Amino acid sequence: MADVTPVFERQSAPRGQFWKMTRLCCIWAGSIDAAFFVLFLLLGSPILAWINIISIAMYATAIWALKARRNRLAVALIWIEVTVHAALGSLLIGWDSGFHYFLLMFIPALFAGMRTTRHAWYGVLGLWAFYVALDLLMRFVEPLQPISPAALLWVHLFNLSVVFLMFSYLSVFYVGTVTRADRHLRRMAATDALTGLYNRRYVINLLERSQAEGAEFGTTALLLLDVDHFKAINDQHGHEAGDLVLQAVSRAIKACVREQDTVARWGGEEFLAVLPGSDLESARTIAERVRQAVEQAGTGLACPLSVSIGISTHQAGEPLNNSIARADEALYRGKSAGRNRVELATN
Ligand SMILES: Nc1nc2c(ncn2[C@@H]2O[C@H](COP(=O)(O)OP(=O)(O)OP(=O)(O)O)[C@@H](O)[C@H]2O)c(=O)[nH]1
Repeated sequence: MADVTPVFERQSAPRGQFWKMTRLCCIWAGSIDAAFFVLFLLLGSPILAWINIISIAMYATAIWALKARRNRLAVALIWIEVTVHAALGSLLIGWDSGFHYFLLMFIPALFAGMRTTRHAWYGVLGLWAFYVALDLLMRFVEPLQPISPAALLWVHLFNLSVVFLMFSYLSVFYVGTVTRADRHLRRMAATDALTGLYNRRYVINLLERSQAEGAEFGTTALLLLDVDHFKAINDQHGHEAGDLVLQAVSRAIKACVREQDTVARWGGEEFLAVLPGSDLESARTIAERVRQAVEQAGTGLACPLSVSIGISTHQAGEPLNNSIARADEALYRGKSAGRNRVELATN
């Protein structure tokens, strides 16, 4: 049966970031292994030194696999490298080498990379079993190629520090990814995709919130704008041309209002401008400016463009629907009187 999951749920945006971060971790880990190669040669542990060369080759292959979008291969290589390296490092120079700390890096990676949380839990369980088994084993066997206690301490501190650094990097990365995704979602939830203006839900929330917090600016004027004969524009020039007209109108409105004003697409070919601190008369001046700007807006279409505008003021404590309804009533008075007009609410 076809997968009917919505596309946006199937393709989680942070997943691309996850692979980017995995690639960076491979570069880091490969570089650390190169440092270890030199270190273990100097410490007289050639087996461990050459293990690090194999590790570098595995990370290089994983980086190539990630670039070639062979993510499964990359993940398999990383898992094999880290688990085998942790086991061999512990067996050869002892548990105190701290190579096992690197296994812990898989815990966040499993939850971020697995398809489901259940799979991630299985992975964590397997990882825990491996970690505990290695820990128990190392209590009974002596290191096969011990190094001096001082060198062991340095290897331990080095591994511990690298794991601290990598966890910090991962945390910064995840917090950054979540913050960016959250900001993006908030923006999408508040804006209209076609015009880039705020949407109806946002402006209602804004008005209700400012009402609840107490009117900071005294009266607030509401301008309800409707593009005249928009259906005819769509019918004569096509829906895409209609969309361009809506964008041109939204630009014209934005250009005429102040920074503290909010402009939203109210729906279809209707817009709402919220002008805090404006009374009916000053709102009329701004509306008149908007009306003229729309008339002069270059749409490239051989047809006149105009808007009708109804204005009301929103009084503190008044239900929002009432002030919108009064602006709507004024707007339709303007439509009936011939369009391309600014009308004030009468009550
Ligand atoms: N291109 C485009 N058209 C839209 C969009 N949203 C609504 N419309 C169209 O806007 C038109 C609105 O038409 P009407 O409500 O009849 O209003 P009008 O033709 O502007 O007439 P008056 O308001 O009386 O001047 C409809 O044809 C809708 O299909 C949109 O996002 N893009």
